[in-house]
Amino acid sequence: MKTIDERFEEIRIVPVVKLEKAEDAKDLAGALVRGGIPCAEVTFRTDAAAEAIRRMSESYPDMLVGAGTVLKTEQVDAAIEAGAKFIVSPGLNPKIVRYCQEKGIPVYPGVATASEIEQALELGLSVVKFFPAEVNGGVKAIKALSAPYFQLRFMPTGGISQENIGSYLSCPQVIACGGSWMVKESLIAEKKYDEIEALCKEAVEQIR
Ligand SMILES: O=C(O)C(=O)C[C@H](O)[C@H](O)COP(=O)(O)O
Repeated sequence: MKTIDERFEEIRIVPVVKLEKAEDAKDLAGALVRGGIPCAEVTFRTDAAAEAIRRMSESYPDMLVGAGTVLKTEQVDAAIEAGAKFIVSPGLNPKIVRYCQEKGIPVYPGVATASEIEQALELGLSVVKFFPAEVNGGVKAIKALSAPYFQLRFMPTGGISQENIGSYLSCPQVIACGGSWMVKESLIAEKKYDEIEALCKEAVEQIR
């Protein structure tokens, strides 16, 4: 079986989703799958997150569904219970990282500095999120940080778009990019699933 890292390397784009209503989860997952991006990071920024993870995973068992904006251990528990396959957080909280490691679920905490990277290495991580990517120097920063920390790989997120994703993915240190441009809240609220599917297809075409 493939590891979660290997699945990210294959899919290369991680839609970062904020869902107000768990009822929208199945249709959204369908649009992502049809659009060629069978993956979602469902953020714990709404109360619907765990139920949305459950519905996506049940409707599309082959989809790679995980939890984002995970700030508390209770959210790790809720995410695992709902079927999440990975955990993402905006920053590096050693307590959350260790808890995920104990539970055996892959975790991708956000880092933006050399010191945070050293903490991540200390915790035994080999892939981290780089967040917020664009305002922290984007591709240039990843290249600079990769010089001393050549063993580490990144999942940049924050400010990534159809326009700049190509340059991020051309870095050998980048396994996948996270982004919300194809799953904007307004598109979900207006149930524009065809448009979401089309945006996914455009993104897939762009990185091919
Ligand atoms: O809080 C987290 O765990 C996150 O995952 C934050 C998100 O990655 C970004 O908010 C997405 O950034 P945009 O693509 O620029 O909208």
